[in-house]
Amino acid sequence: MAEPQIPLLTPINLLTGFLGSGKTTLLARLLADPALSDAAVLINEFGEVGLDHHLVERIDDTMVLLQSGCLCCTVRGELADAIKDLHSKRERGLVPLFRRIVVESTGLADPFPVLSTIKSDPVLRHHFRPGNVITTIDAVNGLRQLGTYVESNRQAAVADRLVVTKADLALAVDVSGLVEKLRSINPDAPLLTATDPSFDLADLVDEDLSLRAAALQSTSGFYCEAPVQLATADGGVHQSAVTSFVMTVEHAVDWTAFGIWLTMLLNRHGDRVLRVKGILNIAGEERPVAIHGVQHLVHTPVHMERWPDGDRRSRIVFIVDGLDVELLKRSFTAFALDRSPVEDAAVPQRSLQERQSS
Ligand SMILES: Nc1nc2c(ncn2[C@@H]2O[C@H](COP(=O)(O)OP(=O)(O)OP(=O)(O)O)[C@@H](O)[C@H]2O)c(=O)[nH]1
Repeated sequence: MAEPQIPLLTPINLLTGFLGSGKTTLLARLLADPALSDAAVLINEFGEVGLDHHLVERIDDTMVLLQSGCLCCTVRGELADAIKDLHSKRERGLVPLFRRIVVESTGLADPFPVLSTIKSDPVLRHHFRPGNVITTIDAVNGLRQLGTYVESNRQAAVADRLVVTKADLALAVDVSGLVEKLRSINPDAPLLTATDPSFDLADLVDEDLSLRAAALQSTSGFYCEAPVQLATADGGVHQSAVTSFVMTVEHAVDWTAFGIWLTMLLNRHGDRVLRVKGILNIAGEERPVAIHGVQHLVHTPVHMERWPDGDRRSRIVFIVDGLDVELLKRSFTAFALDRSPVEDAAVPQRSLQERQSS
């Protein structure tokens, strides 16, 4: 069999989309596809503690977590350095051979500066080329996010592939409304539905955009070769009231109490809780449980295969818009979510599934 070749110019695909819209889920699907798994992945998260690289559950040297901060503002240099480092390691055979790169941006990233970083660095230009910008849009929350957050609009506008997620959780009429809005922002990018049985992952990545860019420029004039005009200021400021924090719990968490607390929080303040996600050490459970909430929507918790490392503490990341963080922390403590010590994990209890269904 022929030796796998390194492409002359390795495509860098950007996976973007608003908070909780399904980027990591799509990335995990991509990496599970044997035809696409030869990708190096760079993940950037908005928050003090990165969890996505754990949630993808792949660990090797081609999975790079970029420092906390946002790709479009504070860690652009780090992105370029990380890609160069991967390139150099690939040349020396120090990492598995990868034939494409996928960069997962934070849900608040403005994609223009990221694209500009890739295009303007002379070393990167020599070995890499832009692949696709893939933008996920959540069918439950997307329409409202497009109406409220400029980042969400830019992510949709610059997409080469628009991927509507969570159509399975939304009413058909809401999906149609979202599609109509997306078409008004970005009329010609192929629009795919993640839950559609005919959804073809191979169609998402690697297209040579020089062809597409030329076509777009001549037709719509929108494709932005001077993204700096639209860039967010380097200070890393997005919406002024959007803030992120992490709560770490030293002891095993009582699932029922946590569930009640989270449901009440999102019922009451879902408009302002843009994202909550975490890895929980649940009393009575061996394996960690990943939880996800996006505004008023709580997703089904998922048992992870194993703890990603020796750290067994629960870590919950919140991204909120205009919510009193101290109040939120106090209410968390008031629910006494961290009272049962880790040793309780050995005490037989009803399984999480049993507790969820009761
Ligand atoms: N039912 C359903 N759930 C989905 C779909 N796509 C994603 N989810 C769920 O949505 C939640 C958030 O998904 P993620 O993939 O973590 O979203 P993300 O965009 O990576 O989130 P951030 O990186 O925090 O912005 C998880 O619970 C996923 O399982 C979908 O098409 N259908």
